[in-house]
Amino acid sequence: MSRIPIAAGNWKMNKTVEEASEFAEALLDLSPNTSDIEVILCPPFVTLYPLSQKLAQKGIKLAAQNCYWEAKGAFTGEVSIPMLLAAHCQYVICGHSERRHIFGETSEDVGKKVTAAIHFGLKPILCVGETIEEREAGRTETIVFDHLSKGITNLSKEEALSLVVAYEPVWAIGTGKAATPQDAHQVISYIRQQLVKKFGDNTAKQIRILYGGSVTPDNVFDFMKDPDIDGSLVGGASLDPTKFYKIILESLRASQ
Ligand SMILES: O=C(CO)COP(=O)(O)O
Repeated sequence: MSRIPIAAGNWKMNKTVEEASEFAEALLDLSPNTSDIEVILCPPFVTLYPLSQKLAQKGIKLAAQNCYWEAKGAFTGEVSIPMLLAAHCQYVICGHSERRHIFGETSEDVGKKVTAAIHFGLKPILCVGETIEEREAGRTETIVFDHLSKGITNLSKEEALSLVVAYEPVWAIGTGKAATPQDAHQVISYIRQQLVKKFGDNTAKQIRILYGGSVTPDNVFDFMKDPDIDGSLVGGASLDPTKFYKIILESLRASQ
Protein backbone atom coordinates (compact mmCIF):
# COMPACT_ATOMS: atom_id res chain seq x y z
CA MET A 1 0.00 0.00 0.00
CA SER A 2 1.65 3.25 -1.05
CA ARG A 3 0.78 6.31 0.99
CA ILE A 4 0.92 9.78 -0.57
CA PRO A 5 3.79 11.68 1.06
CA ILE A 6 3.26 14.96 2.89
CA ALA A 7 5.42 18.06 3.26
CA ALA A 8 3.76 20.27 5.87
CA GLY A 9 5.04 23.63 7.05
CA ASN A 10 3.99 24.75 10.51
CA TRP A 11 4.62 28.48 10.68
CA LYS A 12 3.68 28.69 14.36
CA MET A 13 3.22 32.36 15.39
CA ASN A 14 5.07 33.84 12.41
CA LYS A 15 4.15 36.00 9.39
CA THR A 16 1.58 38.75 8.96
CA VAL A 17 -0.99 38.58 6.15
CA GLU A 18 1.36 40.58 3.94
CA GLU A 19 4.38 38.40 4.71
CA ALA A 20 2.31 35.28 4.12
CA SER A 21 1.25 36.63 0.75
CA GLU A 22 4.89 37.30 -0.22
CA PHE A 23 5.78 33.75 0.79
CA ALA A 24 2.91 32.35 -1.30
CA GLU A 25 3.98 34.29 -4.37
CA ALA A 26 7.58 33.15 -4.00
CA LEU A 27 6.54 29.51 -3.55
CA LEU A 28 4.14 29.62 -6.49
CA ASP A 29 6.91 31.06 -8.68
CA LEU A 30 8.89 27.92 -7.91
CA SER A 31 5.89 25.85 -9.07
CA PRO A 32 6.11 22.92 -6.69
CA ASN A 33 4.76 19.58 -7.88
CA THR A 34 1.59 18.96 -5.92
CA SER A 35 0.39 15.88 -7.76
CA ASP A 36 2.73 13.32 -6.17
CA ILE A 37 2.97 14.90 -2.73
CA GLU A 38 0.54 16.74 -0.47
CA VAL A 39 1.95 20.17 0.31
CA ILE A 40 0.32 21.70 3.37
CA LEU A 41 0.90 25.09 4.97
CA CYS A 42 -0.15 25.69 8.57
CA PRO A 43 -0.18 29.49 8.99
CA PRO A 44 -1.71 31.52 11.82
CA PHE A 45 -5.52 31.72 11.81
CA VAL A 46 -5.76 35.24 10.39
CA THR A 47 -3.78 34.36 7.27
CA LEU A 48 -5.68 31.16 6.42
CA TYR A 49 -8.41 32.74 4.34
CA PRO A 50 -6.22 35.21 2.41
CA LEU A 51 -3.74 32.41 1.67
CA SER A 52 -6.51 30.11 0.47
CA GLN A 53 -7.31 32.63 -2.25
CA LYS A 54 -3.78 32.28 -3.60
CA LEU A 55 -2.86 28.69 -2.93
CA ALA A 56 -5.89 26.47 -3.08
CA GLN A 57 -6.22 26.38 -6.86
CA LYS A 58 -2.54 25.45 -7.11
CA GLY A 59 -3.09 22.32 -5.05
CA ILE A 60 -1.37 23.58 -1.90
CA LYS A 61 -3.50 22.75 1.11
CA LEU A 62 -4.03 24.58 4.36
CA ALA A 63 -4.04 23.42 7.95
CA ALA A 64 -4.93 25.37 11.06
CA GLN A 65 -2.57 25.06 14.01
CA ASN A 66 -5.34 24.48 16.53
CA CYS A 67 -9.13 24.41 16.88
CA TYR A 68 -11.86 24.14 19.48
CA TRP A 69 -14.21 21.16 19.56
CA GLU A 70 -17.55 23.04 19.88
CA ALA A 71 -19.17 24.38 16.70
CA LYS A 72 -19.95 27.84 18.10
CA GLY A 73 -20.86 29.70 21.26
CA ALA A 74 -19.43 31.56 24.23
CA PHE A 75 -15.78 30.43 23.98
CA THR A 76 -13.88 33.70 23.79
CA GLY A 77 -10.66 33.44 21.84
CA GLU A 78 -11.37 30.05 20.29
CA VAL A 79 -11.86 29.14 16.62
CA SER A 80 -14.29 26.40 15.59
CA ILE A 81 -13.85 23.72 12.98
CA PRO A 82 -16.78 24.94 10.82
CA MET A 83 -15.04 28.35 10.74
CA LEU A 84 -11.83 26.67 9.56
CA LEU A 85 -13.70 24.77 6.87
CA ALA A 86 -15.24 28.04 5.71
CA ALA A 87 -11.71 29.47 5.45
CA HIS A 88 -10.87 26.55 3.08
CA CYS A 89 -8.79 24.59 5.55
CA GLN A 90 -8.54 20.84 5.03
CA TYR A 91 -6.33 19.86 7.94
CA VAL A 92 -5.83 20.91 11.55
CA ILE A 93 -2.88 20.25 13.85
CA CYS A 94 -4.10 18.78 17.14
CA GLY A 95 -1.96 18.54 20.27
CA HIS A 96 1.25 20.17 19.07
CA SER A 97 3.75 19.97 21.93
CA GLU A 98 3.71 23.77 22.25
CA ARG A 99 -0.05 23.58 22.89
CA ARG A 100 0.48 20.80 25.41
CA HIS A 101 3.46 22.32 27.23
CA ILE A 102 2.88 26.08 27.02
CA PHE A 103 -0.92 26.17 27.04
CA GLY A 104 -1.64 23.12 29.17
CA GLU A 105 -3.64 21.07 26.67
CA THR A 106 -4.23 17.58 27.96
CA SER A 107 -4.36 14.39 25.93
CA GLU A 108 -8.10 14.31 26.68
CA ASP A 109 -8.53 17.82 25.20
CA VAL A 110 -6.57 16.70 22.15
CA GLY A 111 -8.80 13.63 21.79
CA LYS A 112 -11.89 15.87 21.75
CA LYS A 113 -10.31 18.03 19.04
CA VAL A 114 -9.39 15.03 16.88
CA THR A 115 -12.90 13.57 17.23
CA ALA A 116 -14.58 16.90 16.44
CA ALA A 117 -12.28 17.58 13.48
CA ILE A 118 -13.24 14.30 11.84
CA HIS A 119 -16.90 14.72 12.76
CA PHE A 120 -17.04 18.09 10.96
CA GLY A 121 -14.88 16.97 8.02
CA LEU A 122 -11.40 18.32 8.78
CA LYS A 123 -8.40 15.97 8.78
CA PRO A 124 -6.47 16.03 12.06
CA ILE A 125 -2.67 15.94 12.25
CA LEU A 126 -2.27 14.47 15.72
CA CYS A 127 1.11 15.35 17.27
CA VAL A 128 2.75 13.03 19.76
CA GLY A 129 6.21 13.05 21.32
CA GLU A 130 8.30 12.92 24.44
CA THR A 131 10.51 15.48 26.22
CA ILE A 132 14.22 14.85 26.77
CA GLU A 133 13.59 13.99 30.44
CA GLU A 134 10.96 11.45 29.43
CA ARG A 135 13.28 9.92 26.83
CA GLU A 136 16.17 9.70 29.26
CA ALA A 137 13.89 8.06 31.81
CA GLY A 138 13.03 5.39 29.21
CA ARG A 139 9.41 6.62 28.98
CA THR A 140 9.21 7.44 25.26
CA GLU A 141 6.73 4.67 24.44
CA THR A 142 4.61 5.38 27.53
CA ILE A 143 4.26 9.05 26.58
CA VAL A 144 3.67 8.38 22.91
CA PHE A 145 1.07 5.76 23.88
CA ASP A 146 -0.73 8.28 26.12
CA HIS A 147 -0.78 10.97 23.41
CA LEU A 148 -1.80 8.54 20.68
CA SER A 149 -4.35 6.38 22.49
CA LYS A 150 -6.21 9.33 24.04
CA GLY A 151 -6.01 11.21 20.74
CA ILE A 152 -7.70 8.43 18.76
CA THR A 153 -9.89 6.99 21.48
CA ASN A 154 -13.24 7.77 19.83
CA LEU A 155 -12.36 7.00 16.22
CA SER A 156 -13.87 4.21 14.17
CA LYS A 157 -11.84 2.41 11.51
CA GLU A 158 -13.50 4.46 8.81
CA GLU A 159 -12.83 7.75 10.60
CA ALA A 160 -9.22 6.76 11.17
CA LEU A 161 -8.63 6.95 7.43
CA SER A 162 -8.71 10.77 7.75
CA LEU A 163 -6.07 10.73 10.47
CA VAL A 164 -2.44 11.81 10.10
CA VAL A 165 -0.05 11.30 13.03
CA ALA A 166 3.11 13.38 13.52
CA TYR A 167 5.89 12.11 15.75
CA GLU A 168 7.61 15.23 17.06
CA PRO A 169 10.09 14.58 19.87
CA VAL A 170 10.04 17.78 21.95
CA TRP A 171 13.84 17.75 22.31
CA ALA A 172 14.23 17.97 18.52
CA ILE A 173 11.87 20.92 18.01
CA GLY A 174 13.58 24.20 17.23
CA THR A 175 16.90 22.91 18.59
CA GLY A 176 18.71 22.10 15.35
CA LYS A 177 19.18 18.59 16.80
CA ALA A 178 16.92 16.38 14.74
CA ALA A 179 16.29 12.82 15.84
CA THR A 180 18.29 10.29 13.86
CA PRO A 181 16.26 8.56 11.16
CA GLN A 182 16.77 5.36 13.23
CA ASP A 183 15.25 6.97 16.36
CA ALA A 184 12.35 8.30 14.32
CA HIS A 185 11.91 4.89 12.66
CA GLN A 186 11.75 3.12 16.00
CA VAL A 187 9.03 5.34 17.46
CA ILE A 188 7.09 5.55 14.20
CA SER A 189 7.08 1.73 13.95
CA TYR A 190 5.75 1.64 17.50
CA ILE A 191 3.00 4.11 16.53
CA ARG A 192 2.09 1.95 13.51
CA GLN A 193 1.87 -1.15 15.74
CA GLN A 194 -0.54 0.68 18.05
CA LEU A 195 -2.63 1.76 15.06
CA VAL A 196 -2.75 -1.86 13.89
CA LYS A 197 -3.95 -2.97 17.34
CA LYS A 198 -6.70 -0.35 17.40
CA PHE A 199 -7.86 -0.30 13.77
CA GLY A 200 -6.51 -3.48 12.17
CA ASP A 201 -3.79 -3.93 9.63
CA ASN A 202 -5.70 -2.76 6.59
CA THR A 203 -6.68 0.61 8.06
CA ALA A 204 -3.41 1.20 9.92
CA LYS A 205 -1.33 0.83 6.80
CA GLN A 206 -3.27 3.64 5.12
CA ILE A 207 -2.61 6.16 7.93
CA ARG A 208 0.26 8.52 7.27
CA ILE A 209 2.83 9.12 9.98
CA LEU A 210 5.12 12.16 9.75
CA TYR A 211 8.34 13.10 11.49
CA GLY A 212 8.88 16.63 12.84
CA GLY A 213 11.74 18.29 14.70
CA SER A 214 14.56 20.30 13.08
CA VAL A 215 13.76 19.03 9.58
CA THR A 216 15.82 20.82 6.92
CA PRO A 217 16.40 20.52 3.17
CA ASP A 218 19.61 18.63 4.06
CA ASN A 219 18.17 15.96 6.33
CA VAL A 220 14.65 15.41 4.99
CA PHE A 221 15.81 12.88 2.36
CA ASP A 222 17.16 10.53 5.03
CA PHE A 223 13.86 10.58 6.91
CA MET A 224 11.76 10.22 3.79
CA LYS A 225 13.67 7.27 2.42
CA ASP A 226 12.49 5.24 5.41
CA PRO A 227 9.39 3.45 4.10
CA ASP A 228 7.65 3.93 7.47
CA ILE A 229 8.01 7.73 7.42
CA ASP A 230 5.41 9.31 5.18
CA GLY A 231 6.29 12.96 5.46
CA SER A 232 7.57 15.82 7.53
CA LEU A 233 6.08 18.52 9.73
CA VAL A 234 8.53 21.37 9.39
CA GLY A 235 8.79 24.43 11.61
CA GLY A 236 11.66 26.91 11.12
CA ALA A 237 12.71 25.74 7.63
CA SER A 238 9.15 26.19 6.32
CA LEU A 239 9.31 29.95 6.84
CA ASP A 240 11.62 30.39 3.86
CA PRO A 241 9.99 29.57 0.49
CA THR A 242 13.23 28.36 -1.07
CA LYS A 243 14.02 26.02 1.82
CA PHE A 244 10.47 24.72 1.94
CA TYR A 245 10.53 24.15 -1.83
CA LYS A 246 13.76 22.15 -1.44
CA ILE A 247 12.10 20.07 1.27
CA ILE A 248 9.28 19.28 -1.16
CA LEU A 249 11.81 18.32 -3.88
CA GLU A 250 13.90 16.17 -1.55
CA SER A 251 10.79 14.44 -0.20
CA LEU A 252 9.72 13.59 -3.72
CA ARG A 253 13.21 12.37 -4.64
CA ALA A 254 13.22 10.05 -1.62
CA SER A 255 9.78 8.65 -2.29
CA GLN A 256 10.33 7.82 -5.96
O1 LIG B 1 7.38 21.88 15.84
C1 LIG B 1 7.71 21.64 14.69
C2 LIG B 1 6.72 21.50 13.62
O2 LIG B 1 5.43 21.40 14.13
C3 LIG B 1 9.14 21.50 14.33
O3 LIG B 1 9.75 22.75 14.43
P1 LIG B 1 11.27 22.92 13.87
O4 LIG B 1 11.27 22.35 12.47
O5 LIG B 1 11.49 24.40 13.90
O6 LIG B 1 12.14 22.13 14.77
